[in-house]
Amino acid sequence: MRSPDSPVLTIDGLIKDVGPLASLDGKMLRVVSGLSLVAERGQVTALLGANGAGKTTTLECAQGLQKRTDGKISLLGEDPDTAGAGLRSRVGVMLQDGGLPPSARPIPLLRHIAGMYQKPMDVDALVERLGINQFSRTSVRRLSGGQKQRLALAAALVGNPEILFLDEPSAGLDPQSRQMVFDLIAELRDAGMGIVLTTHLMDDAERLADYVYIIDGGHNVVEGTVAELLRHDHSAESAVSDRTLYFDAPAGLNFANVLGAGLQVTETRSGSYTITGELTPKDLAALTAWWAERNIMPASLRLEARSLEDVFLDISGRELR
Ligand SMILES: Nc1ncnc2c1ncn2[C@@H]1O[C@H](COP(=O)(O)OP(=O)(O)OP(=O)(O)O)[C@@H](O)[C@H]1O
Repeated sequence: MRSPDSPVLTIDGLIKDVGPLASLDGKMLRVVSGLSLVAERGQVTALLGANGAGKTTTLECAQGLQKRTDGKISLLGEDPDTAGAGLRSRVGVMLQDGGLPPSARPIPLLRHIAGMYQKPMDVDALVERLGINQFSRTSVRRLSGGQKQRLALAAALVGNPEILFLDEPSAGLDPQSRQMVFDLIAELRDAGMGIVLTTHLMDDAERLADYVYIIDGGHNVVEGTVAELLRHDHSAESAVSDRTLYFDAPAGLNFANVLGAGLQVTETRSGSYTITGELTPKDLAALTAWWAERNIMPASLRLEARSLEDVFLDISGRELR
């Protein structure tokens, strides 16, 4: 676990059992088993995991919404299970289902929430920033999924929290809204807010996160900055290259003796090739020289860096949960 400079949240060996469950003959089910993490002020910390990995349960324990079975949690220096209202006023939470009153209209709702805080954000600026004006006359129950999500973010932010929890922040957002929300998150982070988010979308983590915890089966699997995770080869069984080369060319080409040992060429379908392994500039030069000698001009050519999605699949396996 990284050493904290200015932590907003520290979780140490969190255990959460639920039940007793009839489906388990009245036994308890351990859904989080020894998870630890640190989230810093002025950073976006992402919990990345497949469906059912334990992300929401972990955050709900951190927020004091669920009581933990064991382990230590410090949220802004306090234990969320025993802290009073003073702590809640310093914490912003955007839940997956929004949790907003269905008959409320957006702007009066935000003004009402702002009234409960000592130093709220400027409601008009937040409304403008998140495009809430466009649906200000619509009640919560009639808002689209993306509109509800933007309002839920505004509601979580209006109290001007020191730490903001976001559960799947881009769920239901169209590309424009997603960009708007991401820009706002980056700005808040730069202004010193500690942001903790859960996502199963690698792209969100890659674009937003300063530090990532990949979790599976309720415990930590790997952690690091996005760059660190991309550099590291987590797969024990198969070699994973930093880059993959894709190209379309005449079918049935034989690349024997053209490329270095350790590279794998696969013709994924007739005339579509994939090269994986430790690709070097020399390999690229040899390949293009070989094409030039035979007057082969590929119909398409693409070199792709390893993505966080590849790392995640290497770690948590490719089968569905
Ligand atoms: N009260 C409960 N009773 C039974 N099972 C539970 C309960 N709470 C959580 N679980 C199970 O624990 C696991 C972790 O759930 P959790 O919601 O934390 O996962 P998640 O990582 O947030 O998943 P998702 O990405 O689908 O939201 C899941 O398999 C879930 O079904």
